[in-house]
Amino acid sequence: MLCETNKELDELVEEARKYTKDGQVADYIPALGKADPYDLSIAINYPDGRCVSAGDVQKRFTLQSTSKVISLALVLMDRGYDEVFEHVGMEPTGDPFNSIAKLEKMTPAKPLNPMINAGALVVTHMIKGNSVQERFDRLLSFIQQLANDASIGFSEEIAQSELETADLNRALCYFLKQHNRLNEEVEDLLNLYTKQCAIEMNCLHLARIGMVFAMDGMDPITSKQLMPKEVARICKTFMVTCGMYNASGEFAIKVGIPAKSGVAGGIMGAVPGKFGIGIFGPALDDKGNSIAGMKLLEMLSNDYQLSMF
Ligand SMILES: NC(=O)CC[C@H](N)C(=O)O
Repeated sequence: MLCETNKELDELVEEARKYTKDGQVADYIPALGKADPYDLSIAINYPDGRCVSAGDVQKRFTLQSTSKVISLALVLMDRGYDEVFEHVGMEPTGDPFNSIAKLEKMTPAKPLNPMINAGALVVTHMIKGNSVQERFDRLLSFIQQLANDASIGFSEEIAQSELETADLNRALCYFLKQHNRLNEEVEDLLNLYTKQCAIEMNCLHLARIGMVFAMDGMDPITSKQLMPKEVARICKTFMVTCGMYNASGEFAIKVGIPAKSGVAGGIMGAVPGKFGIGIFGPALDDKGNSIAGMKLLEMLSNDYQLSMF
């Protein structure tokens, strides 16, 4: 995809890049620890096909939790609203993304929302298909359509690195299985989930996907409705209430756009009716959000009045 550079955006990126020194790359998934903490890039994709970008936009990164919005969209299309929300709730937790604390207090056990790991694991469990491979292929193909690039794949190295160290997610799965939320082998689900999280792209792709959410599921460039408007609406609502983990409230006040982050440093933003944003900045703050990416969005939102509130 061709993308214009823009002096104002370049300046904002250089300003925000200063904050990278206050963050750290995630290394609880060992392979993510290799990222360069000073990286910062952004792309903005408009519905008329225009794109502006700044930073090293060709750098690839894995989706990690950013994938949770997309798996939710697929599962809502696969199974419908009632079935999905029978198994996962709609409320923010105020806890870290991998916390088990509130899950234990719910009777019956039901993850509070699809953006925390417990909820995302239940959502990934619901992806339809006859095998892990078929379910993964369906998700990947959906992501390729959203990003309009059939060459998107996943990082075997990062998927494997997470699979080997995912004992907290393993614990969440066993807890959920004990409470009849999962009825497949935990290792199969983790295999699928870690591949999902390891789907790899650059911020141009992420901006394009954000644009589809911003345009209510329609890709105006290809004129394809890639998901029903209602599905896009639900996903954007979760992005506002739970998309930035336990910093979602502060983010809503300071930035005010639907967004979803991942621990590899990606942030996908969807400015309703206007454009999609893709950011990559692997140095994270203590809640697991891209520290410079958050700052960059805050500056953009202030300068261009992007808040929807
Ligand atoms: N917050 C994240 O991006 C977490 C995703 C990561 N794969 C995990 O489950 O730990």
